[in-house]
Amino acid sequence: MTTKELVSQIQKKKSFLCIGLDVDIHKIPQHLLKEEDPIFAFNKAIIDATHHLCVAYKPNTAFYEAYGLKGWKSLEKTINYINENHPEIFTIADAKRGDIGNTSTMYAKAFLEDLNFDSVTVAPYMGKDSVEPFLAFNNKHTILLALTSNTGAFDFQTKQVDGKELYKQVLETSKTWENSENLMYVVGATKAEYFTEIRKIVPDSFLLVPGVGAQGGNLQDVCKYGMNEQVGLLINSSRGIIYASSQEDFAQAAAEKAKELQEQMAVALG
Ligand SMILES: O=c1ccn([C@@H]2O[C@H](COP(=O)(O)O)[C@@H](O)[C@H]2O)c(=O)[nH]1
Repeated sequence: MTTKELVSQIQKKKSFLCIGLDVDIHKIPQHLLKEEDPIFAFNKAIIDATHHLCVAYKPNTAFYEAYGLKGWKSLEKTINYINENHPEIFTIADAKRGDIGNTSTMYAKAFLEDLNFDSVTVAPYMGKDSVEPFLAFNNKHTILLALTSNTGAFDFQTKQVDGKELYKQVLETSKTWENSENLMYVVGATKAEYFTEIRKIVPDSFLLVPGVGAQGGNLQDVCKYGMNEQVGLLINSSRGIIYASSQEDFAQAAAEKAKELQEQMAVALG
């Protein structure tokens, strides 16, 4: 998907909501456990109830890999269901990959070609040759971890390297890589006070912003300091939406939570 198509979907739906499909079998409603594929059944119900309120879905692959082959099949069914029924929706494989070049090429093929996600999250730590294989895919996006939402972000990401915080080095250096127009960045909603500085370095890039909801990030602050002319934000909430109810009404309850966020986004869009 092109950035232009993503922006047009945001304007049409008055939403820049990304729903995280982080499915824990112990948290889904009991009645789904009798289904042949409970994880896919859960996702399908959530997608059917929320697709008009969000512009992106982000399965975190850990929640599928944890169940082995069965989990990978649930992930494949989920991405195929979205691509077949809602091709306008931006899809993110939150896999946080990155390795030496030839291995990164294989990761990129797995998520961007075989599973056909629009984007994949990548760790910047191994540098240029570990990220460029992902960037080589046309109309696909590499979402680089810049400043993450967890407290451990302060262990390295905000430390000074050559007189500048490491996350700033990541943003600046990555802009020099081949096909850097295919980059987006992860910035945690819990770090709203950093958005002004981040926008000075990457004024036009899309930022994937996890941490609203269960992690306590503030949507209004992120919009105030992080929004650019093209909106430039995809705000993710996973547990706060998909586990709104553990009863038979779970999909309806998820839609209500998603609607609350979408309505706040519509106000921010003006
Ligand atoms: O900095 C980061 C990067 C990724 N995540 C992921 O986003 C979701 C957040 O889930 P919630 O339930 O809304 O807290 C999850 O998949 C994380 O692994 C992040 O939180 N922070």
